[in-house]
Amino acid sequence: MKLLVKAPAKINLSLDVLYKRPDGFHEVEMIMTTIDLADRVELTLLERDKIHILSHNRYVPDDQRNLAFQAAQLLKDRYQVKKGVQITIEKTIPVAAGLAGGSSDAAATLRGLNKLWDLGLTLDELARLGSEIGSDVSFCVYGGTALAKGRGEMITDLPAPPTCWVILAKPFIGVSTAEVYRRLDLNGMKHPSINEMVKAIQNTDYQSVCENVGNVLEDVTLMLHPEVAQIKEQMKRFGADAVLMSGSGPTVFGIVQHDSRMHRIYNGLRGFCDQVFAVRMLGERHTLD
Ligand SMILES: C[C@@](CO)(OP(=O)(O)O)[C@H](O)COP(=O)(O)OP(=O)(O)OC[C@H]1O[C@@H](n2ccc(N)nc2=O)[C@H](O)[C@@H]1O
Ligand SMILES: Nc1ncnc2c1ncn2[C@@H]1O[C@H](COP(=O)(O)OP(=O)(O)O)[C@@H](O)[C@H]1O
Repeated sequence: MKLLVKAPAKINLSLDVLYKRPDGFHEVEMIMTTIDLADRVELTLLERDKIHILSHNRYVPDDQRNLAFQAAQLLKDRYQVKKGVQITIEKTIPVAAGLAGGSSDAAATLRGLNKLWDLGLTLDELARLGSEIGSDVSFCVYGGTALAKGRGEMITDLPAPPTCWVILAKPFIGVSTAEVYRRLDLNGMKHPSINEMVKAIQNTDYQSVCENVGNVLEDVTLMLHPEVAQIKEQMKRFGADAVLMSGSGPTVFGIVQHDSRMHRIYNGLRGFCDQVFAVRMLGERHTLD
């Protein structure tokens, strides 16, 4: 038996850090949305009690370091599953890019194995399990658009943002999320207004969404990798209505509504950047069908 599960990337339309917690993690408030740029996760039932990872991307680990492996292991341990699975990951989402590719592969594995191993868990139960794997996995279990609090695992659903194009540009560098949080200076940072972004989305107010994008991690990554600032400049110059780095970076995204402007930015950035994509935001949450 085989199952194909789509694992979409996320972007952070807004990312604020409130304080560092005693457990070492940072208390965050983020507006996240899934986009139509996805890995394909194929799950094949094995009668042998074994988890096997297959990926042709050299940056993706094929052992217990893979977040999809960890998702399968967690379900096996928690629900005493004696069957196994082969997990084949066809990567499209750039790795270590601030787009939660690994987290989304783990979330897709949770959703898929719930079905393949006939576990009967709800999305809420899968999201709770996901938080044990990584801070972004809970959001990726649900997908859609959400406000995320805590260390990222406390999720409140939001409506879909106004229809627009998202152009993504990923320079040829990888960023360590842990390092970016470690270097963050909590004093004197400019906080984006999460409430204004929530209102903008609820009112389907495109202009206000563009005015309220913000990410407190941006300054850290821009300091480590000045080329990210250059990409931001290019995107603005080619006419994006809003430009922001996603998560801990280094991927930069620009937002536009008109097709012609999307083509201008996409073509303009292609000569300049390692990987460029133009995609839509995905309005809908995942369902357990
Ligand atoms: C920055 C964000 C924004 O969505 O995404 P990415 O850029 O990684 O995609 C997330 O907060 C990343 O989430 P995720 O990548 O799942 O992080 P985890 O694996 O849980 O943690 C990696 C490391 O980041 C730091 N960390 C993460 C989350 C958080 N709220 N506070 C932290 O300080 C910790 O040092 C932790 O050891
Ligand atoms: N399924 C996976 N896909 C990609 N990377 C993975 C996966 N599982 C584990 N990793 C590891 O997680 C790290 C961060 O990957 P990723 O989720 O793509 O980035 P980000 O946290 O920036 O969104 C990678 O460097 C990689 O070693």
